[in-house]
Formats: sequence, structure tokens, C-alpha cells
Amino acid sequence: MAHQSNFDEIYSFLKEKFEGESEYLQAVHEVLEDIVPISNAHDDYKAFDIVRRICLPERVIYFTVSWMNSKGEIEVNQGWRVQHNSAMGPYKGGLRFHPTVNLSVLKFLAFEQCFKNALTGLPMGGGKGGSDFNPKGRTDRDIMLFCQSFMRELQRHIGANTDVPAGDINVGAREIGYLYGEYRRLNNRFEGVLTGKGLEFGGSYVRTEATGFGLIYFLEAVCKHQDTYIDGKTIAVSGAGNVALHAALKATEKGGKVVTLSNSRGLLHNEKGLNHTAIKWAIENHASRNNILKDMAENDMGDWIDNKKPWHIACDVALPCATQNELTEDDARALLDNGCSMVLEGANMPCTNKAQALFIEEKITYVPGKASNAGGVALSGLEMGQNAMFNQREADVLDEQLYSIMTSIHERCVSEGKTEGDFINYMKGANIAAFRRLADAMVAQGV
Ligand SMILES: NC(=O)C1=CN([C@@H]2O[C@H](COP(=O)(O)OP(=O)(O)OC[C@H]3O[C@@H](n4cnc5c(N)ncnc54)[C@H](O)[C@@H]3O)[C@@H](O)[C@H]2O)C=CC1
Ligand SMILES: O=C(O)CCC(=O)C(=O)O
Repeated sequence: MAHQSNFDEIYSFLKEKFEGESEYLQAVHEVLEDIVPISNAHDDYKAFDIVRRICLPERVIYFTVSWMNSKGEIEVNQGWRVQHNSAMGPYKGGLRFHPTVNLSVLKFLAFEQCFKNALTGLPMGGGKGGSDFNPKGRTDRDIMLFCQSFMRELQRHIGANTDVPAGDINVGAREIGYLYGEYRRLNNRFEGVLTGKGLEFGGSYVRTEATGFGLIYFLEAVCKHQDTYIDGKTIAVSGAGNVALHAALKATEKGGKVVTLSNSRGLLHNEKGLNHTAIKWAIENHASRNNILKDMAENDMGDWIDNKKPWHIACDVALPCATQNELTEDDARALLDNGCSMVLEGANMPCTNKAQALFIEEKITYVPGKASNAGGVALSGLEMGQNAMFNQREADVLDEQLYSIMTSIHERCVSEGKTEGDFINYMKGANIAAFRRLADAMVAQGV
């Protein structure tokens, strides 16, 4: 029986079932608005009740990580893996270690990941996982001990053809190495079960850089579409981690003037624009420093401002690359008042619903993370391909592939996001383009 989707009915059902999961409900709300009309215009999508099914995770795994730290003390953390949808391939998506991690955050990330992965055009389903473990201020040995204990639980739920985790906030090359080592020891298998691995043990060139570089390739595609260039544009970046720093590096290479970086404690501001050498230095050293931005300010690379976000600094382009809901309605207003005309998300859901709505209402370019930060997972997909073939491809070939994937995602968003006049609604375009791919895969495979 065909099932006509009704936004209010589905959203009320989810709200009632998952009360308090605010991030998950926020992410679903944004997508539902765009996909309900598409589903209702398509008999197969209605017949298979795709919209309701696409919002719900196929499986949620919870485990307790009890571990002994290097002082011999027992610590207890919570761990999760949300396996949202596998219609397009193995569950794929990162692991986050942060005290703010909870089920709602991981469910929103897993939901978004399915749409993002669909946009890449590669055969990947979507998932996300992590722990409330806080690695800040921990010794290297404690990080290793925690990663090993976390993997002892996770390993029974993942596999190269089942579920392939990667890094996310606070999970970088070091953590992936420890996690991979434990998986290999326990399973006696050398396989592509994680991506973001070291180059010596199955990792791919360009994976580390891919999210930030991909974001700038998407920006380049937007500029081309609008007959303009990155060269000469003033760019405000938030965050100072993997995504932010690689985006800043590529933006400066393209002639952009990157005037900010930030973290949860404040802002580094350089009116003249950070230079390439300073950003490279930050990339090499950020993992080992307590506050790399303060160190940069002390070395005359800019001014440090306590407890400020970048969004009150005048810029042409804003790239939020830190965390969810970091850019509020007030921040959006400040950006608009200062003449910002492009906002591309490097982080996952960094703009609140109200900030997004304001950008779209004012018809400035706003690109959601599921499109503009898809470069990281796309390169992970290419890493999985290399692992399956037991080979390693050259950096320049992979960089070209990344460029071409980001350009294709841009084209998909434009073709589905055209509105009256010249305005492209990238949010709508990304949601609909991803939904069609995912829904077609689900219909083809039956219930
Ligand atoms: N690493 C990857 O390949 C991908 C990451 N992302 C997303 O990009 C964002 C950043 O991730 P990564 O750079 O990998 O993590 P990271 O751990 O390397 O860096 C995170 C940065 O954000 C800052 N930060 C955290 N909370 C903050 C707050 N409340 N206010 C200001 N700054 C804050 C941290 O100080 C740090 O500089 C996250 O939303 C992540 O989900 C998205 C796609 C792929
Ligand atoms: O590389 C991956 O598998 C996941 C990257 C990620 O976590 C993301 O796209 O948010």
C-alpha cells in the first residue's frame, strides 16, 4: 500500500520516540522538509515507505569501556556505534572521542553521513560512533590504553565489508593506529577495517588533507559558477584541527586571505592573512600542543582574543570547521552585516537551523557540510578501494579524483537546488540529490 508521507506525522512520531535527542531531531527536521515532497511525487518511494525508514538507524550498538589507565586506576566510559543505513554499502563514518558525545550527537552524525556518502557516488552506507572519553591532557600511553579497550568491544561489530570506521574530532592518525593494531591482534586479519590509517599499513595518500582540501575545491566550484575567484577573497575559518587547518592551507594556496582560526577558548586573528608557512607549522604541531593558536600569537602570527568566535570579523567567505551548532542566528546576522556572501560548512551541522534559514532567506550562498565536507569520506572510500586491491595510488592521482568528486557533488547540488532566478539552494539540492540515490537503492532491495 502506497504511503503518502506527511511531515508533521513523521516528525511528531520521531519527537515522541526520541524526546531529548535534540541534535538528531534537528538534523532530521532539516532533511525531511526537502524530501517529503519528492517522496510523495514518486510511487515507489511511497510504496516502500522510504521517508520514515530513512530517518531511523538500522542498528545502535552501546557498550561500556572499562579500562585501566597507566596509573593503575579503573576508568569507565561509554561507547557507541550507530549503524544508520547500509543500502549503499558497508556502514562508513568516523569515531569521535569528546566529553559531549552522546547518543543524540552520534545519531545526527550517522544520519547526515548517509546523505553525504550518497553524494560522493561511492558505494558506502552511513554510520558514526565514538565515546565520551576526553583525551585532552592525557598521556600517549593512556590514549593507547583507552583505544585498545574501546576496540576490544567495537571489533565484533565491524569489518572491511560490514562497517568501516575512521577518525573525527580527537581521533586522528595516532588513535587510528592504536585502534587498528588492536583489531589486527584480536582478529588475526590485515584488512581495510578502518580508514585514515598510516601510509605504512594500508593508509591512503591525501586522506589526511581531503576534508579541508575538498572544502576548498567545492568553494572553487561555487566561485566558478558565480564567475568569480577565491583569489583575493577574505576568508574566516573556525576550528584549528584537521579540517580547519587543511582548508586554511589550500585556501591560501588559491590566493585567499585567511584571517582567522579558532578553538573553544578563543580566536586567532590576522588581519593581513595567515601565511602558508604559519599554517603548515600549525598542521605539523597542533596535535602535540595545548593551544596552538596562542603559540602562534606569541610568535607574531596574529592576535589572540579570548572567548571570541570568528563571525564578527569582516569576511567574504565563512568556513565553520569546528563543531555542531557553533554558528548561531546572531553570528549569522553579524556575518551578513559585514558583507559575507558565502558560507560553506567544513564541520558537520555547524550552523543552527535559524542561521541556515537566515542565509537562505537573504539568498547568500550557503552549503551544508554533507556536500562541502564530503571530501574526507570520499577519500576514505578510495582508501577502501586501494585496500581491496592491495595497492597504494599516487598522491596526485588521488588529489585529482578528490577534485573531480567535489566538482560532481557541486553539479548534483546545483541541478537539484535551482530556484527561481539565479539562486541555488545548496541545502535543498544536497538533500534531494542524496535522497534519490539512497531511496533508489532501498527500493531496489525491497523491504
Ligand atoms: N576529520 C574529517 O575527515 C572530517 C571531519 N568533519 C567534521 O569537521 C569538524 C572538525 O573535525 P576535525 O577537524 O576532524 O577534528 P579535530 O579534532 O582535528 O579538530 C576539532 C577542532 O575544533 C575545535 N573545537 C571543538 N569544539 C569547539 C567549540 N565548541 N568551539 C570552537 N572550536 C571548537 C577544537 O579546538 C579543534 O581545533 C567536526 O564537525 C567533524 O565532524 C567532517 C568531515 C570529515
Ligand atoms: O572518513 C570517514 O569514514 C568519515 C569521515 C567523517 O566522519 C565525516 O565525514 O563526518
